[in-house]
Amino acid sequence: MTQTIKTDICVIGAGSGGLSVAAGAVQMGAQVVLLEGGKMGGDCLNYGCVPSKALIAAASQAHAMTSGAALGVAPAAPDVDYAAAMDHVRRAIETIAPVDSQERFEGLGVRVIREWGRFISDREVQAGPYVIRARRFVVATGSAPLVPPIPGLDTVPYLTNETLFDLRERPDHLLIIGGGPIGIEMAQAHRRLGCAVTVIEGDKALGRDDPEAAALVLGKLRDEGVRIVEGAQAEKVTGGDGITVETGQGAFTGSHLLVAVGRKVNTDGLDLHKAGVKTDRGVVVGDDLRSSNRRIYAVGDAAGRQQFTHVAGYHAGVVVRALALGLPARAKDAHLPRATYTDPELAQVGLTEAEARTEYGGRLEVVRAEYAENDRAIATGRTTGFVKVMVVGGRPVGATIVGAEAGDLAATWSLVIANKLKMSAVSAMVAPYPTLAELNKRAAGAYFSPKLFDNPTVKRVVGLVQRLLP
Ligand SMILES: Cc1cc2nc3c(=O)[nH]c(=O)nc-3n(C[C@H](O)[C@H](O)[C@H](O)COP(=O)(O)OP(=O)(O)OC[C@H]3O[C@@H](n4cnc5c(N)ncnc54)[C@H](O)[C@@H]3O)c2cc1C
Ligand SMILES: NC(=O)c1ccc[n+]([C@@H]2O[C@H](COP(=O)([O-])OP(=O)(O)OC[C@H]3O[C@@H](n4cnc5c(N)ncnc54)[C@H](O)[C@@H]3O)[C@@H](O)[C@H]2O)c1
Repeated sequence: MTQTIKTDICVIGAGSGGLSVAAGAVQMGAQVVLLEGGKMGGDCLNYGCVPSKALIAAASQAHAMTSGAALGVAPAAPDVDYAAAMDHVRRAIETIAPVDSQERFEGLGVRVIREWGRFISDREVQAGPYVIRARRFVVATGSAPLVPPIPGLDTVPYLTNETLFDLRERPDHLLIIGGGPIGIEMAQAHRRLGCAVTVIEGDKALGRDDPEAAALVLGKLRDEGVRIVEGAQAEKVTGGDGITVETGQGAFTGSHLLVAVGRKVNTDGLDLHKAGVKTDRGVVVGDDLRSSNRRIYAVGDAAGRQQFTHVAGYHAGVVVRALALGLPARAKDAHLPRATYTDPELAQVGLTEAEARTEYGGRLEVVRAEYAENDRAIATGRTTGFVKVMVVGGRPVGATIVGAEAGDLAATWSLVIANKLKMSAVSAMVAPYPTLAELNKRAAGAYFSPKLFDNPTVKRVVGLVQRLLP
């Protein structure tokens, strides 16, 4: 029998975005119903960030054993137990899972319903035996791996990020279709765990990133033995003795195939049309994250913008402000970071150099700092990489960082851009010596050095002051 529940807010999807909305809104005093048809924690915890970073950690451990010669530590062939590495992945998920669990959210006062939801009117969602009538809805249904209609793909046992981490036996030769963040992170991890790896990329690998930074990452992968074939659109897949992917650049055969060609927003089955919600790549929303039905918001991957856990969390903050307090709130993009956790890491905040040049033309100034000149990088043998900052009128509009801990270094530039601070704020900071964080200060210094040291006026003033000083 159908049971009707009336509530202030109904959140559909308990991934990074939905959980943050539910936790924020309930703790501010709203009544919240949270629907989850699959696993609590969504993609990031179960099939995305957490398992991938855990596997990358196992892979770096293996790599460290082979790469210490320059530091005086003789290389030793790692004895990789792939199943044990996957056990580590599983434990990482299990350790974090209680934070995202039904019990924790019920403890906060959220009514959690483990059913798939779908709209039945502009104010009602059906979830199993329940009809939820809410004053506001938040679509936080995330995304799923896009499986392209490549002829023959459905005839072979291909993997996606939803099944890769269930493997127990190490693939002999992992073919990966797609050279985006998923493909490239998993390519390096699997190579380091002892697999042969071929990446088949239809266009340019890491094609959204700064080309100079991407080239450093791809060069390192190639040096480690990953085969990366660019301009090779997968056209046909055949099974038999292994799996073969045919492309315009030739055919590639491996033992396993990972499909990593992007994401498809989870809107099928939501019956959004019954609520008057428009969709394209995702739910169509404005900067206020409201859809064409003003009662319905979308956050995270479902909002069809950048697809990262921290973006989902950021969206949640914007929406909670609007839902709980009725205050106007807008999602901005300028300060959002992203990082790809390869070695070297590749991080971006705001605009790339090419994007900034298109937007600001001759007003753009680009400054850099090199890892090779940073004392901590030299001492630890991690000298590959650079920090590049795009500056307009004394304020950064973007930063590209490639090198060790690039993701962590990027956070400073997000802070600076979010608060519209000037380069002087970064040069005023004092980073502990010796840290990689000094690279950010060095880049800010590079902005001021020519203005200070190559400036005839400054030289004249200093000369005068020196004559006047007692
Ligand atoms: C391999 C991989 C690695 C990644 N690594 C990183 C990383 O290092 N850093 C980073 O920032 N991002 C990373 N991401 C991206 C990140 O996982 C996503 O951006 C993030 O999970 C999006 O959160 P979300 O809440 O929008 O959606 P999700 O986490 O996907 O959650 C959506 C939830 O909604 C549920 N749901 C869907 N439809 C319904 C329905 N009709 N009714 C009820 N429930 C429903 C789903 O079951 C799911 O649990 C990675 C992604 C992948 C695939
Ligand atoms: N570190 C992180 O934060 C992280 C890690 C992994 C994933 N993610 C998120 O997940 C999203 C999806 O990642 P992704 O790597 O699957 O997608 P992507 O869209 O970033 O990259 C997919 C790549 O596949 C290529 N491609 C598409 N069709 C092809 C074909 N038929 N043959 C050969 N190549 C083809 C595309 O040219 C593209 O380079 C990312 O954009 C990101 O938002 C984030």
